[in-house]
Amino acid sequence: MRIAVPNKGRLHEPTIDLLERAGLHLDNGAERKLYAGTVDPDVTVLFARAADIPEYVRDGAAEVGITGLDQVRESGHRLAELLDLEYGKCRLVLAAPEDGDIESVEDVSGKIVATEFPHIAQSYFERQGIDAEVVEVTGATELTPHVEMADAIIDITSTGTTLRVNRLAVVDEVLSSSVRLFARPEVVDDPKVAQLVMALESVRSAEDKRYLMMNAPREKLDEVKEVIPGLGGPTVMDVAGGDTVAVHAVVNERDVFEVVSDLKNVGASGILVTEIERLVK
Ligand SMILES: Nc1ncnc2c1ncn2[C@@H]1O[C@H](COP(=O)(O)OP(=O)(O)OP(=O)(O)O)[C@@H](O)[C@H]1O
Ligand SMILES: O=P(O)(O)OC[C@H]1O[C@H](OP(=O)(O)OP(=O)(O)O)[C@H](O)[C@@H]1O
Repeated sequence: MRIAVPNKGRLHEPTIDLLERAGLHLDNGAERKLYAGTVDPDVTVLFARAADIPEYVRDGAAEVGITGLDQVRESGHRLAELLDLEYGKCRLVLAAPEDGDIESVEDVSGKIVATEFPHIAQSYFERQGIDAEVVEVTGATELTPHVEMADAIIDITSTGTTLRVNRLAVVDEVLSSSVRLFARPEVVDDPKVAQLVMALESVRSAEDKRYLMMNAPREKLDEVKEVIPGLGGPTVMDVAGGDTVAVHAVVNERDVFEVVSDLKNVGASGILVTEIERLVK
């Protein structure tokens, strides 16, 4: 199986990191290469531009690809989405000068819209029944309304800083995007693809969880169990020859702060909190 991943840009590192955490260690790192082997002799990683990955997968150069939903939509290729990996989150928005007269999509009728995503823009305007002229640019889209190249833009926003410094306001959201695992429809039932989905999912599942270990007096066990909103209840083990038990549980990261002090209050001691690498449900 070949996995196409971004070769540079903001998606490169988090994607390599995710594969590594899933146990798919790359041979000799990911630096400056077109492809790399992994610990699994049947899995190769191909490095490609984020925008080219849908094409690689569609053409069969790779069975699966990891890239932004915006890129897949822009490619127009019908790929199967297997997992939302929930990073590279951004919105594709219609934006126009703050002090201009474009306040709704309807106001763009008969106007020029610059974008790096001409296919998405075109189908958005078709859906809305708006007759706008879409002009493709390859970067610095936010500049175009200021040099009278365009009246509005469709571009990526995340924190909103770029739009703000260019005095542009969001008129409408066109697409909400994040990084996803995509596959050619014909390979979705391939066991190797299923193995990859499970491995990546297990990393995602573990990210917001923590493993808790503690000792507790046996007579306090019910109170301890009440405090822990664990996944299917805690594991309880006898500590040799005493009235103490060892309790292990998986809890949501956001609950740890409160749970630890509640456990202490009901008599638990030696409480350890650790990260979990992978959680296969
Ligand atoms: N500001 C942002 N915040 C979050 N995600 C973003 C942001 N900008 C882009 N992305 C996501 O990252 C993807 C790749 O963008 P990035 O800017 O890293 O690559 P690129 O510059 O398009 O790559 P290349 O130079 O190869 O063309 C986008 O398609 C989008 O899904
Ligand atoms: O809302 P913000 O957090 O400001 O992010 C939005 C900006 O991020 C991306 O550009 P990037 O920084 O990747 O530059 P590039 O498109 O020139 O590569 C995108 O094209 C926007 O310009």
